Amino acid sequence: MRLDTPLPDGYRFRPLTADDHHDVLDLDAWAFPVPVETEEMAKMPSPLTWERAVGVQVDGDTPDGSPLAAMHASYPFTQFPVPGGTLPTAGLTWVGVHPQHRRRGLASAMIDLHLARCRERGEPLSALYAAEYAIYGRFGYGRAADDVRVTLPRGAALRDVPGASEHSVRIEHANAERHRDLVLGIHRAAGQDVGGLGLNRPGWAGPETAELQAHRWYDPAAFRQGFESRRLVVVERDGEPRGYALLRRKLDWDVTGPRGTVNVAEAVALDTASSRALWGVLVDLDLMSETKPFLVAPDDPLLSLLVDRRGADLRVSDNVWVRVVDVPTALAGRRYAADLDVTLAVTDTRLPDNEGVWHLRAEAFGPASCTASETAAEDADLALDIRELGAAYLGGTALTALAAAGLVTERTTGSLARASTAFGWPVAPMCSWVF
Ligand SMILES: CC(=O)SCCNC(=O)CCNC(=O)[C@H](O)C(C)(C)COP(=O)(O)OP(=O)(O)OC[C@H]1O[C@@H](n2cnc3c(N)ncnc32)[C@H](O)[C@@H]1OP(=O)(O)O
Repeated sequence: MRLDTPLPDGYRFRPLTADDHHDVLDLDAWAFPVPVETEEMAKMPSPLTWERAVGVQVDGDTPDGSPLAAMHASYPFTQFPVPGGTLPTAGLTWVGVHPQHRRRGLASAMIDLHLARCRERGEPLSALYAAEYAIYGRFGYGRAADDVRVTLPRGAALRDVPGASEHSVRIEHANAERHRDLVLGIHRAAGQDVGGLGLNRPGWAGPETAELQAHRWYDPAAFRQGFESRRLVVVERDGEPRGYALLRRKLDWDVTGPRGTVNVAEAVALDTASSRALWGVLVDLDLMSETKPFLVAPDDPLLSLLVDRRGADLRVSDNVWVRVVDVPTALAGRRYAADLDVTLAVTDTRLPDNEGVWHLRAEAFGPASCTASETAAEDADLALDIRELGAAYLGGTALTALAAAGLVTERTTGSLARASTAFGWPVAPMCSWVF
């Protein structure tokens, strides 16, 4: 493992292993305060892929004996969905710096190491969820997807959909042995062929590793914040599961009666009828007054099924961020929504191999190629930084919108509109779970 990226004096990188579990949790709790003791946290199976976890060790003694100043890790998404395909992608995660050691450049050094290791491993992309919006742009990550957060009142009216009433419903305790394959199967199928269009949903990563799976199904009371254990709703048609939701309820009593809340961690359905059947159950659970799905795709059928969308208190939030680590491999590795022949002048202060002019050619929904171009940077059709390339990469952020904000420059008239159309994708990108 290469650990040769420079760090400020007094710190050094070191590999982390499962033996560091306790120290890692202690550091993580410094970075992300939680009301749960480390001993309790340690019972939870770690989601980390240890050979991709790196610590920053403090030289010498530390006041409370905590040896780690910082850490980061990544998940190996071997099949991260990009428009029209998949690419190996490093899901950057668990980036944390002890408050005692913050703002000394430790995170910057960790990200430089992470990007160098992505290139070494042949991962042309890195993706992440940002804890705070302002952190990752400087490292070349762009906001590549949005999701919406809604609060659905009890009994929210939903438009009728033919076939919805032909579904039967199962409501059960969520159980890894019984339900893991069902959940994985529907999740995968829903991302690969969205609404029968024959197109995938970019960003729709699956929990690919055994560690992520084990972590996902662990459900200790200490982490439930007063909610019940995890439950599963399955809608079936002709005996076949067509959608599921993972949820928890919490019952509070007001002077005027029950005021329960349903938190839906994930709701996935294979078509509009099964989606209607599923949401019909989720908005009408007894004693509950509101239903809160966590992450909803901006084009999820739910938003068009709602008769009164304003009543759902809709908010937009950033979902996954993408960092293009290897420009030619990443650009040739996705499909485009229109024919394209364009030169892009790309700047990248952290990964100089990405800098230069790239010639991108693609057939609509067909193969693409990307090669280094002899064109001078000032003569390229479009100029943009690697951060904007990451923002546009999954098809969820229009190049025209970035140009309107002064972040993309058009040098050849018409190239912006053409490239913006081609970089778009008919299905909104989104990831359904936070990694
Ligand atoms: C993918 C994920 O894992 S997301 C999780 C990120 N982690 C957290 O939010 C946990 C709490 N926060 C932390 O652990 C740390 O403050 C971190 C990781 C966000 C930053 O670590 P640091 O070592 O302090 O960052 P570092 O010193 O390298 O700062 C680099 C630059 O980013 C800026 N920066 C760092 N954190 C933030 C922030 N939260 N908001 C805005 N700017 C920030 C710094 O000001 C600095 O700017 P400069 O280059 O203009 O001087």
